[in-house]
Amino acid sequence: MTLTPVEPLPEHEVRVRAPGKVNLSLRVGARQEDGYHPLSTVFQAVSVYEEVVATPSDARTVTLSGVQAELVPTDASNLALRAVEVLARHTGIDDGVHLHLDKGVPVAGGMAGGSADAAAALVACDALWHTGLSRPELIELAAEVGSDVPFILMGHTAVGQGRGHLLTPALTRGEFHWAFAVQDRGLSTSAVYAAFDEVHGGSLGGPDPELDVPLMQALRAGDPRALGAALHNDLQVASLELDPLLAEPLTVATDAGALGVVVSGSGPTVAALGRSRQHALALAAAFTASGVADRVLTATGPVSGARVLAAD
Ligand SMILES: C[C@](O)(CO)[C@H](O)COP(=O)(O)OP(=O)(O)OC[C@H]1O[C@@H](n2ccc(N)nc2=O)[C@H](O)[C@@H]1O
Ligand SMILES: Nc1ncnc2c1ncn2[C@@H]1O[C@H](COP(=O)(O)OP(=O)(O)OP(=O)(O)O)[C@@H](O)[C@H]1O
Repeated sequence: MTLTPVEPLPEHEVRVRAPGKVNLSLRVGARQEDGYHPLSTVFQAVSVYEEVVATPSDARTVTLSGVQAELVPTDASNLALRAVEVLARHTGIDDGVHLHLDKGVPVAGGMAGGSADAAAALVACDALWHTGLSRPELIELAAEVGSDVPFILMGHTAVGQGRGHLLTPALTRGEFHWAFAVQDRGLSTSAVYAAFDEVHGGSLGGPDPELDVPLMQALRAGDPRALGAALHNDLQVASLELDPLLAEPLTVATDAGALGVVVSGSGPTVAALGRSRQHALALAAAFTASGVADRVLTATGPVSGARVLAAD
């Protein structure tokens, strides 16, 4: 009998897509001893995406494409590689992987682009390595990588407490339509929190989720007008202090009839809520025409969290 040599399995790859986010409400308490601030926030995942392709490799490496890709580090400080390290340490898996990150979410824009890469890397390597971890276990690991990473795994709309990592899904109805004014200049998240501390000193109590009852009702009712009126961001004053030009897109969107307008997370991206898809396009056109944004995006929310698109 002659034996036919078995062909090695073809190299496989896993492709994952992860969304950016906007904080519909961001309420911040006094800085704690660990340097973090207690939050009560309502996240919404929006249809602006990072795409990550993971391929087996000898080492752990990353390459990038997409808008502002040149601003992102490719060394071990890359959030996607940090996520791989956390997963490898937790599972004891020693394999290499190559990650290609195609960036669609603004870099250092307050929309959690780096967190989306990290969430996508966790999902991709979990699939590649067949770790058998459950979603809740992955979400727990995600919190070790960054405060926003658990939400990007979960997606849709959720209330975040603690550092923003303790999540409760929120009931919502329908779709909301957004226009985003994006800047080439980024803002450092920790610098914005430090500026927030300068303004408030130690004078704050804990963040009060009760203040978001009208916002949660607006989400349940699918009422964009009520949602627009309830948008809120405690970090906005600090972002404006570090980047006073942000007042311009806020004014432009208000004048163009936005239902609500808010700095996204730590900024500098400004999010404007439209009455409809058509109106969100009109708000984006107003940003462009007035020259107050380096780029504009339109998106809908809520959308799913990080998920595998294809594996072969
Ligand atoms: C502004 C938000 O995007 C709102 O969702 C987040 O709070 C920031 O989340 P993130 O970028 O994932 O933040 P991390 O990577 O965990 O932390 C970056 C820095 O932000 C500050 N930070 C973050 C979260 C938090 N609850 N309090 C903080 O003070 C800390 O200075 C920290 O060193
Ligand atoms: N994969 C990555 N993508 C983007 N930035 C990364 C990545 N890895 C590390 N970074 C670094 O993290 C910084 C913040 O990037 P990111 O795009 O996540 O900001 P952000 O959207 O403001 O974050 P957040 O909304 O979570 O506060 C960048 O300036 C960059 O140096």
